[in-house]
Order: sequence, then C-alpha cells, then structure tokens
Amino acid sequence: MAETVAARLSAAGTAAALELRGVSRYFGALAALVDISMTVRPGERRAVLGSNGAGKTTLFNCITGDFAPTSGAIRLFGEDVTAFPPYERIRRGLRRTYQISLLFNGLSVIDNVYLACRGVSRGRFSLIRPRRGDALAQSAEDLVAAVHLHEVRDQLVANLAYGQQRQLEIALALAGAPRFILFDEPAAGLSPTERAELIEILTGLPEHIGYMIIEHDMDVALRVATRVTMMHNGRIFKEGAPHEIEEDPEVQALYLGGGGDGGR
Ligand SMILES: Nc1ncnc2c1ncn2[C@@H]1O[C@H](COP(=O)(O)OP(=O)(O)OP(=O)(O)O)[C@@H](O)[C@H]1O
Repeated sequence: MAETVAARLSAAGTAAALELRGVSRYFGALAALVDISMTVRPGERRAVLGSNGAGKTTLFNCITGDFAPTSGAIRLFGEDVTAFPPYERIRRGLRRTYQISLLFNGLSVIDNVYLACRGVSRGRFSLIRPRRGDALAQSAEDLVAAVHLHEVRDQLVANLAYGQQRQLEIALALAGAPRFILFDEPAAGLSPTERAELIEILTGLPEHIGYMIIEHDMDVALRVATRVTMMHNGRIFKEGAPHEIEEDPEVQALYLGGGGDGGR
C-alpha cells in the first residue's frame, strides 16, 4: 500500500524524499562509500542490505549529517542539505534510530516519549509540568500506542524486555512529525515473536512517513520494504523490488548463500 502512495506522490511531481548524487566517503585511503546515487520517493520504504563493511552505516551517517561526504550531494525533500548540520536535517523531518540504546532507563515509557516530543517542539526548555490532555502529552500517548507499548506505559525503561526497548526507540524517532526515518538494524537481538511485532509496527506506520532500514535479517527486510538496495564494498550492487532482490542469482550467491547468516 505504501508503494501506491509513493507512486502517487511521485506522479504528482512531489520532490523525492531523499536523493543522493555521486556520494563518496573516504576514511584516509579507505573508500567506505563510492559514487552512491539513489532516489527514494516520498512514502517509500527502502531496505539497505549488505555484509559487514559494505558501507551501510556510513551511508546513514552521511544522510544525517554526522559525517560529511568527501564528494557528492544529498537532497532532502528537494532541498540540498549536503552542508547542513544534523539539527537542520532533523528540523526538516529527518529522524534516526541507533544500534545502541539512547533511552533514559530511570524514567517511565511515557516520560521518555514525552521528553522526545518536547525536545523537537518549540518551547522545549520550559519547566512547566505537563498535564494530561495537552497536545504534546496526547502525542506521546498516541506514539506509545503506535509502538504497542500502552500496557507498559508507566513502567520504568530499565524493567522493559529488550524488544520493548527497541519499540520505544521507534516511538522516540516518531516524535515531532517526522517525514523520513533511518532505522539502524531495529531487529538485531530480537526474538521471533518480537520480530513479528516489529514488522507489524513498521508496516503500520502512517503511509506518508518514508523510511530506510538497515537490516541483516532478510525476512524482516523484505517484508517491511517496498524497495531494496543491496550494497557491497561501498557501492550499490543491486536495486529492485523485494521479490526481484530475493530471486536475483547474483544476490543469492553473494548474500543468501552465506549459510543462512544473512551474509555477516
Ligand atoms: N569512523 C571511521 N573511521 C575509519 N573507518 C571507518 C569509519 N567508519 C566506517 N569505517 C570503515 O568504512 C567501511 C564501511 O563501514 P560501515 O560501518 O559503513 O559498514 P556497514 O555496512 O555499516 O557494516 P556493519 O554491518 O558491520 O555495520 C568499513 O571498512 C569500516 O571499517
């Protein structure tokens, strides 16, 4: 369904959510990204696959502005953001989750989400205590529900199961009306049940929110993505619909043939 929305917005002439043109990133002599060009349409859900060292995290770091590309250009919703610092990209609706947890363990689920909503809103330094029913408090409640954590709303983060903590990280990324989210291996370390829940949460996000997801679990990646980019040695190796990638003999040889370990 997200594919339909993406196609409709694109046909209407809407600027791409994300556009990379000739992006390279070197660390000394090491080429982590080489001449990456890609276009992600509004509402599109893109999986980025590739073995260790393929360049996936460096790609995310260039998109967020954590690393400057050595060369090339990055556009967000039609605007050239190549020289923008990360906070300017966040202001334009870009969000990211990390492999490491950035949660406040000593606070409840709802307080973590409320603080995230507060952090991306105007007046974020106000010390006025929130009341239930104010707009931000309501947004926090909605986000907790969107990631299926309403039953543990008042629990301390430290007491949550690992999978629930990952779900909470998704809620934080959803704070403040994001338009495009980068998910960095959200399924890592999850049980099969938790993975199924994650798939439900990601596929249930509002259709106008596009995302890019780094995922080693092929099953998760192919189910939550409408399009897949396969990277290898800092370059784009293949791009296509999930079924095209799954059936591609070269992808199978490089990735799926790795003994069921997702090419790691
Ligand atoms: N800050 C850095 N300094 C030096 N080299 C780096 C840095 N970050 C990444 N690299 C190198 O760039 C290459 C690409 O790394 P990157 O982390 O982007 O790959 P990846 O596809 O995300 O791998 P993984 O699946 O292990 O996270 C690797 O050779 C890595 O060692």
